[in-house]
Amino acid sequence: MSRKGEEAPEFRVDPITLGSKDCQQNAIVVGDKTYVIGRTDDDSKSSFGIKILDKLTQTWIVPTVLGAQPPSKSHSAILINEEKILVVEKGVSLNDSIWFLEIDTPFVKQQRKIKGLEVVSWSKGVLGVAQKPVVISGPSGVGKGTLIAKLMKEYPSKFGFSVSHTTRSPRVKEIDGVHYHFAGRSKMEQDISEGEFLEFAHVHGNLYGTSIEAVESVTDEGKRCILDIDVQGARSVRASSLEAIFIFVCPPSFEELEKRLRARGTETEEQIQKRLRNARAELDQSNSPGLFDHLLVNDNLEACYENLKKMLSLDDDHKDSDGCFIEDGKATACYSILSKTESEVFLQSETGEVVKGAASLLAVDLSSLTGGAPGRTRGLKIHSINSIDNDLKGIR
Ligand SMILES: Nc1ncnc2c1ncn2[C@@H]1O[C@H](COP(=O)(O)OP(=O)(O)OP(=O)(O)O)[C@@H](O)[C@H]1O
Ligand SMILES: Nc1nc2c(ncn2[C@@H]2O[C@H](COP(=O)(O)O)[C@@H](O)[C@H]2O)c(=O)[nH]1
Repeated sequence: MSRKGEEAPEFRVDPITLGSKDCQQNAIVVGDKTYVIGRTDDDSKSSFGIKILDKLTQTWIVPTVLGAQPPSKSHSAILINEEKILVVEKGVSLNDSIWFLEIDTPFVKQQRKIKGLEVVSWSKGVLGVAQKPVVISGPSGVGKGTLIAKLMKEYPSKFGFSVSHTTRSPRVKEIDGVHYHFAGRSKMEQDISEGEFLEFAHVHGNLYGTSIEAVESVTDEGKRCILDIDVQGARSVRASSLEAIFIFVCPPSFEELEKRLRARGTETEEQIQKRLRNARAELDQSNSPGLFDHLLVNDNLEACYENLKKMLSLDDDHKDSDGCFIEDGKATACYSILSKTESEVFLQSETGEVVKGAASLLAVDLSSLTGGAPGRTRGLKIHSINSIDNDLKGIR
């Protein structure tokens, strides 16, 4: 491993220690702003305090902080890029030690716009690689639910369904928490405004949305997440940090779509008319540049299902060829940030606190990170580096 000749990255980290040693703060300079990240011990409750100094106006801003925060022990921090700051917690397991403070990711930009306030968001680094979620869209009645049900039946341990929230009334046989989370509009709107949703849309006169939890709970089970959402929702997910595969299901003809919708018998005539009107608009958008990766015609159900399976098995982006990374990070770790290159951040164990057998120097691979839903950064790979002297020579 040679890091000689790599350009020095452009960042500055000014660790400041204020007051007691329990009140450590890091100042990270990003353009005209300085982010001060630190533990505060207000009211005997320890938490992560974040303040932003706007150097142009010389004013302090206290941002709205979204997401579950790190355990608030001692930490070190470094700017990864203009979107994220890496924060490494000490004295917790490696699994719980890697965090990202999102300062200008698409999710943060979106939340800033919705709230009209300065926003930052915590995202936990998750070791290991998850397969990309699959977003399935298409007009009402085309057969999305039927195809997804077949997939879940054939591969119950491989796929998990993202259970959406909706304000529409349950149909006969629909179970709350299984088919949808049936929600009141005001509660759902409040949860959306608090940043709990990956996407939401007004569809056929009701509010529908995918909570971050709906996607992450499936991924946390080690399953590939399937989302059944409309085209507006697909567009929002495309713009989010979640990397997914996007499939649009088309009917063989408009007449056949109408026939299926009527035969299902779950909507009133007025609702059918509304869904058919919206179907035309959705079909028009199926060719939007860069939106869908695959178009799937659902004519014969069995043939369509076989094609869907082919599409999914083609995605082998996430097969790990490199087995040389730490997957099991349960032991207590005490690492601080040592240095950074374009593609890696180096962590050094703190003398005297390293657990027996643990590596003295670790490399966090920045190139393997994949966007999880907001709140998680997946694809974290951490290599241990045994030959400290040789490696330090290369990175200093
Ligand atoms: N290839 C097919 N040929 C004939 N009928 C089909 C086919 N695929 C699905 N159907 C039927 O069409 C109806 C609508 O299917 P489904 O409920 O899966 O649609 P959907 O796209 O999930 O609709 P929505 O978006 O409204 O939830 C169902 O009665 C289903 O059994
Ligand atoms: N944007 C979102 N669209 C969703 C979500 N869950 C479902 N849907 C879409 O709504 C229509 C109608 O569904 P129905 O169950 O009332 O027939 C359909 O196109 C779904 O794909 C969601 O979370 N977000």
